[in-house]
Amino acid sequence: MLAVRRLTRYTFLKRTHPVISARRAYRYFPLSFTCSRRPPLQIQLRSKMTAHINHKQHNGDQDDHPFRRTDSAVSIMHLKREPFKITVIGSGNWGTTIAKVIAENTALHSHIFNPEVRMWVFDEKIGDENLTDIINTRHQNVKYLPKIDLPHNLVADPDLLHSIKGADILVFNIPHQFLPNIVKQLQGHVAPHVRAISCLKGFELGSKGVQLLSSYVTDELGVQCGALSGANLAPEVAKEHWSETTVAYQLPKDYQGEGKDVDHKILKLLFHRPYFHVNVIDDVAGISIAGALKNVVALACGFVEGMGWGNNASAAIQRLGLGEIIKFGRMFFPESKVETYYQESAGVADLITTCSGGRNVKVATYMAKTGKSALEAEKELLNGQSAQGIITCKEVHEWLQTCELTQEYPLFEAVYQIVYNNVRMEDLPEMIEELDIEDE
Ligand SMILES: NC(=O)C1=CN([C@@H]2O[C@H](COP(=O)(O)OP(=O)(O)OC[C@H]3O[C@@H](n4cnc5c(N)ncnc54)[C@H](O)[C@@H]3O)[C@@H](O)[C@H]2O)C=CC1
Ligand SMILES: O=C(CO)COP(=O)(O)O
Repeated sequence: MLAVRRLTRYTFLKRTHPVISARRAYRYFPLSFTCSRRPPLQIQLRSKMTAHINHKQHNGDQDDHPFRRTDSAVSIMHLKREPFKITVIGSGNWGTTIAKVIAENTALHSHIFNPEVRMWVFDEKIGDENLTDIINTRHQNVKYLPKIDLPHNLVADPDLLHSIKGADILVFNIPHQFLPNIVKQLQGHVAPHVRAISCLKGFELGSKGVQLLSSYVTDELGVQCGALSGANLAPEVAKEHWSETTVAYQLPKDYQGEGKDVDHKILKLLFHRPYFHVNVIDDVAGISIAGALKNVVALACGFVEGMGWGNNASAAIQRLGLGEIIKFGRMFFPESKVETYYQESAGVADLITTCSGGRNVKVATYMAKTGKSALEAEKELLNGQSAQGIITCKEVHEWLQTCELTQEYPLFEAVYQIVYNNVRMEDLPEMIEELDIEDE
């Protein structure tokens, strides 16, 4: 019976989306949408589309996506508590973009979320104005996300503790080197019922060894924390160019139940947009490892680009990099799933997009062309933004050195040696060569 329902859905979607796959068709609509007591699927879809077109004509809506996956989930969602209040901690390139995504959704689903979204800003002067004031009056983050209009229900707040007051969901989104200091300031101010999502890419290296940033947040603040990671160059998402992402979250032991607590449905409603398709899974470790380590691989691709070695060399680096990412996950985070790396946006798709056009690749290309250091290149190119691979390759090196395993990860190690020890980029192919000839 289930198979028949899926087939019907697929057949219908095939007419409107000629290139859709059966797997995609199934993912487009949750099963609850086709409950047998409801009218037949095609009638539901037609009336939904008519309602949508009427809504568009009435409201002059510019959005021309006929299918809103979230709408079907919203219609069956009854909250048994006050709407969730959201704070985004961070207002950089990705921080502001994700805050925009969230504020669009909280405005749309005001019976689930408090429409006002707070965004903590590490304040700074732009000319003689505070960035916070500019965001709140002109509704643009002129430094970190210029020329993008932000929703008016997104409120910038320079006071960290004030910004999280009353928040039920904290979305962390800052360069990961600043996380320990932020978490320290938050300690003692976050109630245990609060839930969190980390959009950061990197690791925390401390007394517990190499740690996921979500686990670090949980350990330091005592709140359940998931992650969001995907093939998501912020400027493209901010312009509402279609992309996908992965959210991973595990229900905590004190989960309060559906309609009362954060779960996969709530997270989908919070992050999913017609231009930003969300898949929610459990594998927090898998998506976090992939997100952190692809930045190291992207530096190597930048060296290749800067040296003018071409696409074949870049593909070789990405192949080797993916292998080391998976090996790192299996070795140090055995709870992560190998399929996450190739099935999810957070896996190989993020590797490809970052190695094509991310900030890490730009910084490394510039290093190769100018001979400047990574930090000089970051400063000159990024206007205050961060290329996280520079710090991550050091964290990875230090951890592997502690474990006496640097030789098992030749690409990660080569990147570290080039960035920190002035090893020549020309030596990269030799450093990563897989020798299978044994010396006599
Ligand atoms: N930008 C992108 O395309 C994407 C970024 N990410 C990840 O998201 C995280 C955040 O990245 P972005 O928002 O792009 O940041 P960013 O690279 O734009 O960094 C600038 C931000 O850092 C803040 N900052 C500077 N000094 C600070 C301090 N001492 N304490 C706290 N904040 C300080 C600035 O005020 C600004 O908000 C990173 O881990 C990144 O890897 C993930 C996906 C896409
Ligand atoms: O994580 C990213 C894309 O998903 C952004 O990568 P960069 O930081 O290299 O721009």
